[in-house]
Amino acid sequence: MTLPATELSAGLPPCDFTVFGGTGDLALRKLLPALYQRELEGQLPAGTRIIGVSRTELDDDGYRHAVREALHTHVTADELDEDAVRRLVDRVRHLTLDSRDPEGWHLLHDLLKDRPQVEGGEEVVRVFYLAIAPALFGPTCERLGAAGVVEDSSRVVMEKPIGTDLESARAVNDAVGRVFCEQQIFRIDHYLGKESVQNLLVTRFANTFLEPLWNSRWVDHVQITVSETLGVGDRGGYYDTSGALRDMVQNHLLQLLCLVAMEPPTYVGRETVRDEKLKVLQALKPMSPEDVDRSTVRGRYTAGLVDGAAVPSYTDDIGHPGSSTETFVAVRAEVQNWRWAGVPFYLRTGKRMDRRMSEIVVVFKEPPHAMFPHSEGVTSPNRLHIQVQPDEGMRLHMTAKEPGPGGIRLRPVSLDLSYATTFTQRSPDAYERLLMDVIRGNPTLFMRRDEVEAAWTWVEPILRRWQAAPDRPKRYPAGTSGPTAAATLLERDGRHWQESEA
Ligand SMILES: NC(=O)C1=CN([C@@H]2O[C@H](COP(=O)(O)OP(=O)(O)OC[C@H]3O[C@@H](n4cnc5c(N)ncnc54)[C@H](OP(=O)(O)O)[C@@H]3O)[C@@H](O)[C@H]2O)C=CC1
Ligand SMILES: O=C1O[C@H](COP(=O)(O)O)[C@@H](O)[C@H](O)[C@H]1O
Repeated sequence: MTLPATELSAGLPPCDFTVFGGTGDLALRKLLPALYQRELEGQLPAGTRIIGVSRTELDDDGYRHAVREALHTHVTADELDEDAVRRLVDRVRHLTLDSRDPEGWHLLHDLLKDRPQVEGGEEVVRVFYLAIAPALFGPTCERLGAAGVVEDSSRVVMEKPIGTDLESARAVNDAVGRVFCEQQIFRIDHYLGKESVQNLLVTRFANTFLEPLWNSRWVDHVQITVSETLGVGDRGGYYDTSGALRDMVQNHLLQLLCLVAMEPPTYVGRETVRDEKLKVLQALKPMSPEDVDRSTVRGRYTAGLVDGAAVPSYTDDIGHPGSSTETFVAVRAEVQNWRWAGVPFYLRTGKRMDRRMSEIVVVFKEPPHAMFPHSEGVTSPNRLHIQVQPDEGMRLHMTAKEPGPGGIRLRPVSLDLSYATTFTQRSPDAYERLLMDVIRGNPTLFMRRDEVEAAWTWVEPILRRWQAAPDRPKRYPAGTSGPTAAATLLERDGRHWQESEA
């Protein structure tokens, strides 16, 4: 059977997309809906197949049924097109296989080998997506290698967490690296796939007005907040061994920090951006135990009200009263280089907070000279708010004169860019962009091994100190902006968190 190529997917190779953990939450809630959206827009290359792998005894029809259900649950009604659902479901297969079991891999070998020919006889790229527990990454890759299914053009995609500290991250990277070379490995940080995060690079480097100001001469400090209203959901088992530092700071928040702080690469290419991000991670000031005590806050939510609904405490949520895991972190970081010397980067993230909001705020210095000493009204330093989610956009806060015939009355005003009102296109989910990049073979928005390990190198002294220090996480009621100690962290420096209007 020969399959026709569609116009939008022209130039892209057909893929065999094997999803280990194909019946799991990530696959059914995120990956398949993302592939569906690309199907809807005709971007999935002709001949592409999606092979879900799990231990569950399921035939192709059973899995197709599960995928169809997942699409009806996770795709909004106005984006659900039954024709596109059918086209995607037709691509789907299921294979019952245990990653730990050396038996049965010939079934995957045969499935990948015996496939319909694609028009033009193009090579089919094999993508192996590891949507399974990290402990299975190494064994799965080993079995893939032994089964002889890894070709030079094959790719492997790994989800975070990659390790729980530097040593275990190295072990995972070594195990995967024994079968795939670094160019074949795509480590997902889904924050890098968010539209607003990619736009950060464009804002900084496709405009000229910011760059002269983007340094310690004009920037007072930077704040990066990722606050969630959600708790740990069904992932309590994983989360309780992880905590907010490993779950969010080691990856998403440090990646955001890198994009704010990095130098302009010569061009945006597969290694150039990652080279610059690595330099930022390597320039992060290492923390001594005293620095950890002074510059970090860890918190944990107690029972409270989120979006008007009563929610239990973290320990009740996970049913583990003795837990010492943190659900909130605030950190004062410093980037020790020419551009950022002396500029604090304050990071905070937490679960069950007062609102869902991810934002970067660049706070500029006060004007060097007060020109309007007798003016009335309020002034505040210029600030650039980059709203990552929800309501993606940017807001530049400045000071203006309020119209009037009298004296000069100053007032804070803002220049606003809202994605929703400026662009007609929908913002794709991060996974849509990242999965297409895997198919295109473009690793720019994926984490390289050295980045992951440099991030762990910076995080590890914090983990070690927290493990050694006797004090438990500070309490904060669910539905608030975190423990008061997080506010104190900035107040000590004469600053405060910039809370955007909800
Ligand atoms: N869910 C999310 O939003 C996110 C998840 N992640 C990461 O993605 C990975 C998967 O998470 P999630 O989908 O939530 O987990 P789930 O527990 O929902 O799913 C796990 C999947 O792996 C399969 N599986 C388990 N053991 C084996 C095995 N030995 N051999 C083959 N398949 C196996 C399960 O099927 P079966 O039991 O039938 O074998 C199931 O399909 C984890 O590493 C997680 O940390 C990362 C970011 C977000
Ligand atoms: O990686 C993770 O991210 C989510 C938050 O992602 P977002 O895109 O909804 O902001 C977080 O809930 C989860 O704990 C973490 O593992």
